[in-house]
Amino acid sequence: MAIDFKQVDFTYQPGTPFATKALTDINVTIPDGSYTALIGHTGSGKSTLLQHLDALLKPTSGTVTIGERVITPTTSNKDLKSLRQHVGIVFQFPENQLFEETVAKDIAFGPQNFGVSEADALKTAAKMLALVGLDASLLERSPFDLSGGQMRRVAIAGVLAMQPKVLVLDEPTAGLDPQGRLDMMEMFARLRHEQHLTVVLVTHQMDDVANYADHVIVMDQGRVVKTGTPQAIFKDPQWLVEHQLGLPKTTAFAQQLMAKGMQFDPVPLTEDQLAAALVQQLPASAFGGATTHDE
Ligand SMILES: Nc1ncnc2c1ncn2[C@@H]1O[C@H](COP(=O)(O)OP(=O)(O)OP(=O)(O)O)[C@@H](O)[C@H]1O
Repeated sequence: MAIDFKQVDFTYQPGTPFATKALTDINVTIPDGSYTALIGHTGSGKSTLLQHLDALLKPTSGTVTIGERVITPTTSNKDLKSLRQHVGIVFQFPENQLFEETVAKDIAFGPQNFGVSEADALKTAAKMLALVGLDASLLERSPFDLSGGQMRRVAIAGVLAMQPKVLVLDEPTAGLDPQGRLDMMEMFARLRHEQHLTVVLVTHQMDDVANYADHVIVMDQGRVVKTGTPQAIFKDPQWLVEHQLGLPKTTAFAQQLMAKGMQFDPVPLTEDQLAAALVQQLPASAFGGATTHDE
């Protein structure tokens, strides 16, 4: 499902002395089926834009079209329920929102709230638990007895139980160790394909942008300052510095090699791309394949 912003402005507490303009003239599309990364330094407007993706916030002016629904400043809050079913948002530290006495009930809560019978919702819960890679034996456990990583997966299963078309992830790996982060990112990549999701990832991790996204939106001071593929976004290190953004680790390393005379075109973004580019450039002797003088 595509989401389209047209001339969107957003001001917090408008008309008061505390008014803060957080979005200015946003014209951007999140393409259907894309894995879109939303990046920008702190305070650039990412969270504000994210809350427009399921009309938690409505534009102060302009329109947001979410699938078939057009959200304007005057859209009533009443009939937004079905829209919210289609756009699942995993907020930062989603495990903090768990509250039911069992894992099964927690995951089933959303569908039941939308009128699904308890029996059907519990069946869905079991399916969703498997989808996030957890064992069925956890269904009757208290979510509060689980590890932090397991709790986060249960919370994500609760979002997936609504069978959203768009999955929005706000810094989903914050607080996880490196292996936990990798496992979580791989899980989202798998879910995207299995569930045919459009994914929107808000992140400060440029490696995740390079490894997973196919479309990037860069924000600065409430405006979208660039959109494009990761390749296009990361090809200008100077521009990124000016917008207080970094490079993926692999790209930074490739830049160092380029400073010493190596050439890459395109500049690699991922370890796989760097390895492939190096294999092409290094002499065969570097791989132990050299013929020796004794032969
Ligand atoms: N509830 C609020 N009330 C008033 N101003 C707010 C509110 N939330 C955010 N802002 C302001 O809106 C602007 C954009 O903030 P936003 O949280 O959207 O940025 P962000 O890019 O998500 O930042 P971060 O990376 O730190 O999460 C900032 O100037 C911020 O201070």
